[in-house]
Amino acid sequence: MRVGVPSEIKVHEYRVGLTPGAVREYVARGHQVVVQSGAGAGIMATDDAYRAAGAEIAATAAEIFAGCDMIVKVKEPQPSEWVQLRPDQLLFTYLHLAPDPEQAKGLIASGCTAIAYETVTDEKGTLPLLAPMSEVAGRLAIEAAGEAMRRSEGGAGILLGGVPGVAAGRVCVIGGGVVGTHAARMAVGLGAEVTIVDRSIPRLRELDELFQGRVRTRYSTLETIDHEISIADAVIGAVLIPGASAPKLVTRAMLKHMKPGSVLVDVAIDQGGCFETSKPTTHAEPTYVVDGIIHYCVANMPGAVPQTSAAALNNATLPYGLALAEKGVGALHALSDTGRGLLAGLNVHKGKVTSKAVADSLNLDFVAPETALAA
Ligand SMILES: NC(=O)C1=CN([C@@H]2O[C@H](COP(=O)(O)OP(=O)(O)OC[C@H]3O[C@@H](n4cnc5c(N)ncnc54)[C@H](O)[C@@H]3O)[C@@H](O)[C@H]2O)C=CC1
Ligand SMILES: CC(=O)C(=O)O
Ligand SMILES: [Mg+2]
Repeated sequence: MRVGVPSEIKVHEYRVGLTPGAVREYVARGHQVVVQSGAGAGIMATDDAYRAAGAEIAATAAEIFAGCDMIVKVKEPQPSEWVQLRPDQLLFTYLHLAPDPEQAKGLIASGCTAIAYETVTDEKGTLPLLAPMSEVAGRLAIEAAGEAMRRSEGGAGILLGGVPGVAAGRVCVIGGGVVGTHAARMAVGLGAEVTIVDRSIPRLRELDELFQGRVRTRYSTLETIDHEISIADAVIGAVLIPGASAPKLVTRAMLKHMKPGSVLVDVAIDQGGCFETSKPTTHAEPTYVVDGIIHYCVANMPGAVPQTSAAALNNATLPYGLALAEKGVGALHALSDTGRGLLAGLNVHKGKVTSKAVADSLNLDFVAPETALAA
């Protein structure tokens, strides 16, 4: 298969769909890989490094979209990209379609087969292609909170870890999955007081075991969230209902109960955000203030540390990408090693929405992936 890797064009997105190491694996299996000139600059990988791995270099994204059977990216296609997608072309990337009706329309109109990293599922039911970026974003969330809490940044001027004789900052993490766990680890490491709120009691039990008394755990109710955010200096939004729009767990009215200058970091913003007052921001201007509360809502947080993120992402995507390159849509066969997981990742195929959560969120017709593929 001819596999194309255009440069990422989202604001301050420095990751790349395939690292030179991943290209080498594709080429070793007989595939051709075409990389846009400069696509690796964000991870310090030169065109020559890609050539050494066996890639061809194309001057423009247009050549890649026109000439490749599969496009491998990181972020959801931007409008200038989705108009270049074609029927029978595979798109393998993050999509986050639930809060993005325009992109959904674009993908439906293109006729392409779009597989979303964030809904690919493994045999345990977890999300192997979201997890590595959730690990990164969870860890970054505490760095972002710490920075926004500085007085010079408009925050309340509290050091997360405190010092001997002075109370540490309080961090409330809503959603104790991958993002939440990694945020909690960082916050605990800095010496903050940490509470994790989740609606899964089994998950709260696991977190209690994992942190050995270093975090408080609370069951997620309106009352709990209202109380915990009122005593927190930083709140991390880290909930997920796979594929669907995030539930709004903190309303604007609830902000009045928070301490002035405290910080909300809405990591779930890529699924629409879990705070009513969240709107997507970029690394260029990551924060804004509503009712005295600082909001950080960057939708591509891992893009800020692309060497770490692109390596972690490629480790996870490689077996799935190789299966797609070898078998095309045939790789979505439920009985193959990667097939069932990829089937869960199929969001749009030949103009049909094949993810139930996406279809429900956007009020579009849902067609089961097996049915869409058989048509
Ligand atoms: N902004 C960014 O750059 C990035 C955003 N993300 C996003 O972060 C979010 C979280 O991802 P993961 O941690 O991987 O998901 P996950 O599935 O590992 O964890 C989600 C957790 O939320 C909990 N939850 C669901 N509804 C809840 C509720 N009402 N109250 C409390 N807890 C609730 C679940 O029980 C689960 O433990 C996703 O939207 C993901 O796309 C991930 C990576 C980067
Ligand atoms: C998961 C995601 O949205 C990101 O890594 O940017
Ligand atoms: Mg995102």
